[in-house]
Amino acid sequence: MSFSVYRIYSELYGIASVLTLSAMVLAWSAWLEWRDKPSLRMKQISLGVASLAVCFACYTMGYKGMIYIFPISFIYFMLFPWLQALIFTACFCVVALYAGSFTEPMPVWARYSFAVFNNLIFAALLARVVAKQKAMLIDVAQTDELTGCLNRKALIPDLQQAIDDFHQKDKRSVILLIDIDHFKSINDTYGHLYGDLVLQSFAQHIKLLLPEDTRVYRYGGEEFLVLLNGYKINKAIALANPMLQMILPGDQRWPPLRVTCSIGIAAFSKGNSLEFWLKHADEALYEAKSQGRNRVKLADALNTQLA
Ligand SMILES: Nc1nc2c(ncn2[C@@H]2O[C@H](COP(=O)(O)OP(=O)(O)OP(=O)(O)O)[C@@H](O)[C@H]2O)c(=O)[nH]1
Repeated sequence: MSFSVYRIYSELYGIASVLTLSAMVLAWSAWLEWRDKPSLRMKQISLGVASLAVCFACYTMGYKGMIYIFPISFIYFMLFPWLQALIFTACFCVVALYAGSFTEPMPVWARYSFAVFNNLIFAALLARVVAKQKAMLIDVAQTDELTGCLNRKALIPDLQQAIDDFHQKDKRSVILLIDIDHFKSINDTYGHLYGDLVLQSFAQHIKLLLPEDTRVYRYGGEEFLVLLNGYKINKAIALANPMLQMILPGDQRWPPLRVTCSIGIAAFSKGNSLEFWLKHADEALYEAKSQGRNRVKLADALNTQLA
């Protein structure tokens, strides 16, 4: 905006209005990003307008226009994943520099081109490091330290995605809510450390029985949740049954132990909500516990019909 004001002051009204327009579109796009409502279309429009404005500025003002290539390049890296941003920015830089070549003498143009591509490499490297660190932070924030399963932070968006897939693509999903039986007495008898070992082994036991890409969450203390995307109830039951029992081999420190669990199963169905989906699975688990534990229970009559 400050450059637009400066151009108005310099009586370059054409450039000033193009810059003002692009600054406004960029500001709107940044606002959406800030509010966590990023819209791909909006990003494309805003950067498209801004890039065209800069190309026009390069064409009419030479190096004075080429200066704008730098901030726009950084905005590309802010708004898009680093590889996409690199491709977009490289294309944009080539066009803008080509536009500038009409106005600027060769030595000045070459110096600016060199600076622009240096800037591009630097921005790409920086964006890549940031993207890697962000992925690492997300991983740490969404993983349960003890069992290596995902935690609740990861669960809610995944369930929401499964619900969206149900509505948009008619893709059905099922959750298994799994609770280790009498875990308190394991803790009380053998100690907390052994309890931890049981939790770790049990998480491994579940994962080994599931297809590799299945997402397993630690839902609470000794409760686990499995999200089966694109599954029907009968297949979910077949996967759940072998989970009911695990034999933990002993070693010098601990005795061998038979660990059992109870499982509540609920499929997402029409008219349901995230809260009710979880509640249905919880009710089924409660029923499994109250009927004597070490069994699989379905959430309700509707789920049984779906089997
Ligand atoms: N070792 C260990 N224990 C935990 C952890 N988180 C929760 N717990 C324990 O898990 C136990 C859960 O006990 P309850 O909710 O009474 O359940 P339960 O004994 O398994 O009984 P049922 O579920 O009814 O079969 C409590 O004693 C908690 O202290 C943990 O991370 N490590």
